[in-house]
Amino acid sequence: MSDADNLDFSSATDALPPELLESAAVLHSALLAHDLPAVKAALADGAPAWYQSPDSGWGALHYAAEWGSEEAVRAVLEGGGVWNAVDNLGNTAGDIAISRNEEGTYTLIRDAGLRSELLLNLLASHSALKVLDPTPAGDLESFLASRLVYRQDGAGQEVCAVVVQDADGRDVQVGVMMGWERRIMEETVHLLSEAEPPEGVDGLRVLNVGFGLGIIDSLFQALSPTRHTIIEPHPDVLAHMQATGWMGKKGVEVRRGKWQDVLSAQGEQGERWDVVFFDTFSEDYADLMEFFALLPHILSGPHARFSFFNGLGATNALFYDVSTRLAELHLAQLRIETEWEDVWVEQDVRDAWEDTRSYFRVGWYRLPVGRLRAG
Ligand SMILES: C[S@@+](CC[C@H](N)C(=O)[O-])C[C@H]1O[C@@H](n2cnc3c(N)ncnc32)[C@H](O)[C@@H]1O
Repeated sequence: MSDADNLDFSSATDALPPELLESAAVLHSALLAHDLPAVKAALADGAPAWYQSPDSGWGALHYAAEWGSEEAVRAVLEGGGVWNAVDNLGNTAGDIAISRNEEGTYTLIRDAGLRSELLLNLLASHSALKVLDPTPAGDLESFLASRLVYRQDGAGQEVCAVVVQDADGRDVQVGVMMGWERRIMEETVHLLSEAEPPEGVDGLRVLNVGFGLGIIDSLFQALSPTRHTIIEPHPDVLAHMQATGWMGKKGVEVRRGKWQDVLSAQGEQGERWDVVFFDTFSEDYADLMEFFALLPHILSGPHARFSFFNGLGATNALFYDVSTRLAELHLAQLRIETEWEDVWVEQDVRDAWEDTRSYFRVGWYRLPVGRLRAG
């Protein structure tokens, strides 16, 4: 038995201000009485959703799970309920939901856990989704200051690459964009092409963030958009766009700069697009989340469609799963529903790398298509 096993928290509980204990009791009673308005009122009054009764160890989330009300569980979680608090018998609110066979309340609690765990990981920089890489492959400023190479590899694959140093100090090329992704881009455009502008607006308005090889932009052009905006900051990519005729293309508007700068310059009543695609380089999950937060302000409405290159964590099936699920949860918080389509890329990635570092090692690509929930 460790010292921690001998700790007695009752004195600490006794030391809590009596008003706090009283409001916790009001909250617990409202949950026991299955009185949702009273639960919400207690939480709004500042009742401590985290508080656990010393005799049972039950907190508000245990009571909400025992009740089996999804609304109550949601309210308690939003009010600060602790998803992983254990009672005096070692049970969490999630265990209670499972024992009652309540999938809805269980999922709410599990998802709160997933969000909080992964956020903690991100903040603590221990996450598999956090890029801790000071080279141009993991640091935007260093990427923007690096020279890029446009070339064809031995198998005739188009490559746009940046040179980075590996752990042994040797130069290695990392693909910024590679031809093997063409099938993914084709399927993405196919699914995004179901987007429609709002009533009264003629023609499709497309926003693509990150030009790379211009594969997706060429495919977007085939949809004959009335406005086709491309955001791109890298001088070598911009020079390549100039050389390949993109700067003067009718209806195409190239915004030079990082999306962080270009899009933050537009105010509340800013521009909207019917199709938005996001595929940058050297950015991590925190950047992606920051971009997600802009979506409600730049998508034109429920008939607009959004996708992003879903490649974070794709060197490992578990990380890829977690990253995909996490993105879905974060988008749902922004009232964006995501549908996923699997694109099999095993064959495409097997022979793709030659002398470049591989960045996609799972055999399937989970293609997201997001839409704003109506209302
Ligand atoms: C993977 S490539 C895009 C490939 C493109 N989807 C295609 O079909 O060819 C990534 C591009 O994003 C650009 N990029 C990187 N960081 C960016 C940022 N913060 N804002 C806008 N573009 C960025 C890079 O310079 C690069 O051109």
